[in-house]
Amino acid sequence: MKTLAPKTGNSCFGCGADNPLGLKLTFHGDPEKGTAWTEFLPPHFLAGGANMMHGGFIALLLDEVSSKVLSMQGKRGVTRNLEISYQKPVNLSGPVRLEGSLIRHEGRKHFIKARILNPGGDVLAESEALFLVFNTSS
Ligand SMILES: CCCCCCCCCCCCCCCC(=O)SCCNC(=O)CCNC(=O)[C@H](O)C(C)(C)COP(=O)(O)OP(=O)(O)OC[C@H]1O[C@@H](n2cnc3c(N)ncnc32)[C@H](O)[C@@H]1OP(=O)(O)O
Repeated sequence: MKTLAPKTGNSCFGCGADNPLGLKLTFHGDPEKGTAWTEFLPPHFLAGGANMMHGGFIALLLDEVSSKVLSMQGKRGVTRNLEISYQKPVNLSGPVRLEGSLIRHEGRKHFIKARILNPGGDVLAESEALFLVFNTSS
């Protein structure tokens, strides 16, 4: 098990320590299994309407936890493709859990699935992403 905490000098909106507007998320995961996860209480500025999270921020969170699957393994890459299924509203009055896992990789192409769950375990949104990794030789 590995933990990635926000670092000084990183201004990433999701996980950096140096973005004043950022979420400063800490992630946990298993590099050997290719997994990453975190839990947090979404701030209300992620709202779209009513008490629901904006769909663009849902995409951001799925992208973020997907990228952390790679970070856990010491890999650096960027999102080439992100396909999202919005299944239920992400309510802003309670905590959410983000989970990501590696499906497979073919050289630099890494296919990663991710999801957002509520405390009851309901899947609120799911994604499948293609990341292109820059520092892998396999
Ligand atoms: C040098 C150091 C750099 C370090 C860098 C680190 C930066 C660490 C930032 C981290 C940040 C993290 C935060 C969260 C993750 C973001 O949010 S990253 C930000 C959002 N993403 C971006 O801005 C990426 C923008 N896109 C690009 O720069 C370029 O498209 C890429 C990703 C570098 C790829 O360009 P390319 O090398 O020309 O590759 P391309 O031909 O487009 O496609 C690659 C392959 O995918 C395949 N493909 C495309 N779509 C699909 C699909 N839907 N299904 C299957 N295959 C597909 C293609 O067929 C192709 O296959 P091959 O021909 O290689 O076999």
